[in-house]
Amino acid sequence: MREIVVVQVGNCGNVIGSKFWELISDEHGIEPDGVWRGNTRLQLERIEVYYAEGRKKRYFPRCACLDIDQAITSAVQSGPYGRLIDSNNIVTKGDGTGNNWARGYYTDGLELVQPSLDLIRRHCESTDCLQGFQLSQSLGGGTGSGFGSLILQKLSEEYPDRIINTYSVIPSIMVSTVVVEPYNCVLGLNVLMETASEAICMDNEAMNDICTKTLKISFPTIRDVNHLICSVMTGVTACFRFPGQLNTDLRKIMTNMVPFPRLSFFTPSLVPLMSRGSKPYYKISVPSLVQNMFDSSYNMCRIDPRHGKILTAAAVFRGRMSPRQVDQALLAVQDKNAMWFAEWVPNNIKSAICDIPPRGTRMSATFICNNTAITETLRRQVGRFRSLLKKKAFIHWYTGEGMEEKDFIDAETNVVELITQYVQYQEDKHRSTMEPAEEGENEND
Ligand SMILES: Nc1nc2c(ncn2[C@@H]2O[C@H](COP(=O)(O)OP(=O)(O)OP(=O)(O)O)[C@@H](O)[C@H]2O)c(=O)[nH]1
Ligand SMILES: CCOc1ccc(-c2cn(C)nc2-c2cc(OC)c(OC)c(OC)c2)cc1
Repeated sequence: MREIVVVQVGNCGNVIGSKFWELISDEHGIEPDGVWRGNTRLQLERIEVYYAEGRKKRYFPRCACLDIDQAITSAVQSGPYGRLIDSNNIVTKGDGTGNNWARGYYTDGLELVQPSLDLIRRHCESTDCLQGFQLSQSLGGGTGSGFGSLILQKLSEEYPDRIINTYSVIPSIMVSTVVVEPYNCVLGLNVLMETASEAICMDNEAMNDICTKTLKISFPTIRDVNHLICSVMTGVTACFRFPGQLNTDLRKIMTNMVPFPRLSFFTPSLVPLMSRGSKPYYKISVPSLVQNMFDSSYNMCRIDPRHGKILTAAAVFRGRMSPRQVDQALLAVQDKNAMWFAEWVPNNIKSAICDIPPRGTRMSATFICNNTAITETLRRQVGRFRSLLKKKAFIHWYTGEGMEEKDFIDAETNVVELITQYVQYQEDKHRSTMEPAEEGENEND
């Protein structure tokens, strides 16, 4: 069995985590009492990936709900599937970090880290063959980013050979009024690049735009945005939640999607886009799914994919469709738009089909891309970070909790280095000087 331990950190991490459990429980026929009352045994074939089986054939989420705010307990347990989240799976204390990464990583976080790791270890010890961890967090929050960074570091130290997959929400000045979030985000990115096997990044700015411009929601709420996030999470995980053509797991996606260390930041796209409870608003077909997968208006990060190059990508198609038609449509996009793809990575798109569609549509596609255009998102956060740092604005809240100004400068340097690495591979300048010049290429170039 290839179990995953889900770790939800902070308010956002737990809210989207709870919604994730709602959606996959519905897909797997697990009722709020933990009993399977589904309609096909396919729903149970890989149920152990996310659920631990209890007495009387009941299934419980294998999750650790962590927050430096005790309010999370009622938030997690008051949801439709809240009864399935045992209080022993919740570690919380205090009333939040006040948007302060340093309190999440140092002072308040240090009080919670050991009970959190003890809970996670209890889950790991009850697995048969642990494949790794799925962590959800906001990079703008003091807990999600600060305590999330501490947990990520501890997991990478204590389980060095396990995969760590994150769903990381990028803060937006359109969605949040908290001024210090660029600090929390860059400090969090600095740890993420060293600890996560793959980080699926979703930008509140992009998702808010999708809600208003594409879904025509006049005043989108955070629940509308979370619906998009959790639809991505259920789409990406479909390959290993249901049996299919790929006997797959998190390691397989990392091995094939991360060409170089640290270049592990993926941007997800989701087709069709549906608001909560709505039906897709256009005729669905494989060609339309593939065409829209590459359209920036379906991307959960505010980037223009055409400004970068796709290093690697994975597309999960759900529903009954012709594999041949999927392959043909993907090949057609690659043939027509070769400039969108890094030519030095052959076969850099992998697709898989999961027969079971998500609720509300007969077919869908979830597309995760390792696109160098992620630098647009990274640069935006670094720019906001620098604006604050050059004035040393609000730094005292962080230095008062044990940080030094050097920590900020180091984090910025590392994220800028990551941006530089992505740009090198985008511009194909990474070739070592030792590589032989191409035939006819001037050796003095
Ligand atoms: N998409 C989404 N973003 C959220 C949600 N809740 C908060 N955010 C965003 O996440 C950032 C704040 O993170 P939170 O998770 O609320 O805070 P926290 O991590 O619990 O940290 P503290 O409250 O500072 O201790 C802001 O950018 C919010 O806009 C949510 O449910 N969904
Ligand atoms: C350029 C990317 O190439 C890939 C990516 C993934 C895989 C792969 C191999 N196995 C056995 N499983 C996967 C795989 C593929 C997925 O989507 C197409 C996944 O969903 C996101 C996945 O999740 C774990 C694994 C091969 C080549």
